[in-house]
Amino acid sequence: MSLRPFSDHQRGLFVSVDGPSGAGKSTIVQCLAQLLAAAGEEVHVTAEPSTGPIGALCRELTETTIGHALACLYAADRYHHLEAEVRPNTEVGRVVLTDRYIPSGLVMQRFDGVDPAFLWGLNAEADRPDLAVILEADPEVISERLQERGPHNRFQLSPGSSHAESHFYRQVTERLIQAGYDVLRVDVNKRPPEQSAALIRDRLLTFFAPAAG
Ligand SMILES: Nc1ncnc2c1ncn2[C@@H]1O[C@H](COP(=O)(O)OP(=O)(O)O)[C@@H](O)[C@H]1O
Ligand SMILES: Cc1cn([C@H]2C[C@H](O)[C@@H](COP(=O)(O)OP(=O)(O)O)O2)c(=O)[nH]c1=O
Repeated sequence: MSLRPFSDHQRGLFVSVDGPSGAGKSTIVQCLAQLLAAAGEEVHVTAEPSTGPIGALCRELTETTIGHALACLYAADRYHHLEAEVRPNTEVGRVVLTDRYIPSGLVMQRFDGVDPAFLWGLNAEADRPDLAVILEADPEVISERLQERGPHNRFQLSPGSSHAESHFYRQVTERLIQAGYDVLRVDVNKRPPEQSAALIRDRLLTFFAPAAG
C-alpha cells in the first residue's frame, strides 16, 4: 500500500512531529517509522535542524545567536531542507517523517521574544505538511523527561521552560488549525511511545490509504 496526499497522488506523504522538548518526538518518530515500514511503506526519517550546512550552523549558533537572526537561520534551514531532502523523497513516493518543523520555529523563537506575526510570515512559504502531529503533555511530565535525558541547549535550561513551551505550543496549535492545517494532537502524558506511534499510524492509514480498487 502507498500512502498518498489527497492533493497529489504522485507523491508520498509529508508528516511533521513537534511538541515540547523531552515530550518524546524522537522516540515516537523512530517507532512510527518502524510501524509504517512494517505496513509496507517506504519511509524516510529526518529532523530539523537538518544535517545540511545551514542546519549545522543552527546547532553551532543556537547558544550565541538570538531573536530575529536565529529565527531567520532556522527558517533558511527549513527551506533548504525542503529543497534538498524532503521533496526529493516525497517525489519518489516515500513517507517523510520530520522530527520538528514549522511549529518548532513558531514556538522556540518566542523564547527570545520574537513577534509571532514575524515568525508566521517567515515560515509562510514552507510546504504545509499533510499531517502536523503535535505531542501534548503537562509541563511537569515534560520537565521530568527532559531532566532524565538531559537538556540539549539554552532553551531547555531556562527555568520554567517547559511551562512556557507548553503555553506557546497551545497558542501555535490553535493558529495552525485556524489556518487550515491538518493537525493531530496526541496526549503523551501517560501513553507509552509505541501507543502514540500506533495512533498516528492508524490516522495515516485511515485518511491517506488509497481506496481499494
Ligand atoms: N511516553 C513516554 N513515557 C516515558 N518516557 C518517555 C516517553 N516518551 C519518551 N520518553 C523518554 O523521555 C526522554 C525524551 O524523549 P525524546 O524522544 O528524546 O524527546 P524529544 O525528542 O521530544 O526531545 C527520553 O529519555 C525518552 O526515553
Ligand atoms: C526546528 C527548530 C528547532 N529549534 C531548536 C529547538 C531545540 O532546542 C533544538 C533542536 O535540538 P535537538 O537537540 O534536536 O532537541 P530535542 O532533542 O530536544 O528536540 O533546536 C529552534 O529553536 N527553532 C526551530 O525552528
